[in-house]
Amino acid sequence: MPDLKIPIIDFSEFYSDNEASRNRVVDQVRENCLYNGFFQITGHSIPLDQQKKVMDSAKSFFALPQEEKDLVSKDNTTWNRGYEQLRSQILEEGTQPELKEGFYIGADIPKTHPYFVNKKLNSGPNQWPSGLADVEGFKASTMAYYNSALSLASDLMRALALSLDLDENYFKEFLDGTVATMRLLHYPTQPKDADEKLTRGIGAHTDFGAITMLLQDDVDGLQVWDQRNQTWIDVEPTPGALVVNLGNLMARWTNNKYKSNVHRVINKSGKERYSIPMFISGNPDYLVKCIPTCQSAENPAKYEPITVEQAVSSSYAESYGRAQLYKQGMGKAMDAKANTRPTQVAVA
Ligand SMILES: O=C(O)CCC(=O)C(=O)O
Ligand SMILES: [Fe+2]
Repeated sequence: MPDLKIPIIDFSEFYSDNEASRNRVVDQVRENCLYNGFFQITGHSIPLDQQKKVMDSAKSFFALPQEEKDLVSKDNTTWNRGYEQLRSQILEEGTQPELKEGFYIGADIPKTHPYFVNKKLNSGPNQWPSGLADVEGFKASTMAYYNSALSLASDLMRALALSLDLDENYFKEFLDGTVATMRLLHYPTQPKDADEKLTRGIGAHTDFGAITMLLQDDVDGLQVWDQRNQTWIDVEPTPGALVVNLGNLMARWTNNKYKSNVHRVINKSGKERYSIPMFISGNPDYLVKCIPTCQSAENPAKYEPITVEQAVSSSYAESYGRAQLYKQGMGKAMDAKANTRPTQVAVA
C-alpha cells in the first residue's frame, strides 16, 4: 500500500505575482479536489498568533465548570450559537453518541438584521461565556480568527474557481453575505479499542457546505477515508497548517467532479484533542446550479438547482435525531445494526 498522506500545499505562492507560481498552487488544488477533496495549506493568510490565541481561548472555555458552559447552551438559540454538550450527536449510524463537546460561533448578527428577522440559516447573535475571567479576550480572539478565516475562504474560492477553468471571481456572489459557522471542539481521550467499540469523537460523515477549513492542535485523531485504497488516512497535525476539505455543496455544484469525502475523529492519543473547523455555507439565497465547466453533452447536470438555504436546512436533523433516539434507550437496537463502513451524513 502506498504511504498515504493528506498533501500539504504552500499557499503563499498563490499570493505571488508570478503566474507560474500561482498556477502551481491551482494545479495542486485541482489534483486534490479531484482525488478526495482534502488537502492542507501552509503559508496562508491567518497569522500564527491568531491561531494560537483562538486555540488557547477554546481550551480556557472547555476548562470551565459544566454549569458555566451550560449557561450558554446552544439550546438557548434556534440559530446554532453556543455550547453543545458531550454525546449530543451521532453522525455515523450504529455508533455511540460522540465524545466531543463544542462551542458554535458565527458572525454577530443583530436581531434587527434581515437574516435574523427572516430566520435565515444559522443567523443571529452569538452567546458569550460570561463565566470566563477574560470574556472580552475570548470574544476578541475568536472573532479575529473568524474574520481572518472568512478572508482566507475567499482566497481559497478564487483558487478553486481557477482550478475549474472559471473566472477567478466566479464564487464572489456566493460569498457575499455568506453564512459561516465556526466550532471550537474538544475531544476527551478514548480507549485504544475505540474503533471496535464504536466510540467516536466524531463519526464518519461528509461536511455539508462548500468548504471547511480546520485548525488542529498538535494531537492527531482525524482520519480521511481513501476510497481508492479502501483505508483511513491519518491527518498528521502540522504546525501552522490548516486542513481544507470540500463539502457536499461543492460536490453537487461541480456535478460530482470534485469530491466531498468521508472523515471521522477517534482520539486514541491518550491526550485531550482540540480542533476548530470553520464551515463556509454561502449566501442562503444563492442558487447553486451546475458549474458550466463541469457539464457537457455527454455529462449533463445530475442535480436540480437548489438554494444554499434549501440545501442546508435538509441537513442536521438526522444526526441529532439519532442521538435523541439513543438517549431514549434505542442504543442497543442501533448497536445491533452497527456498521463500520462510512456513511454519507452531512454536517454544516
Ligand atoms: O475535529 C476534527 O478534526 C474534524 C471535525 C469535523 O470533521 C467536523 O466538525 O465536521
Ligand atoms: Fe467534518
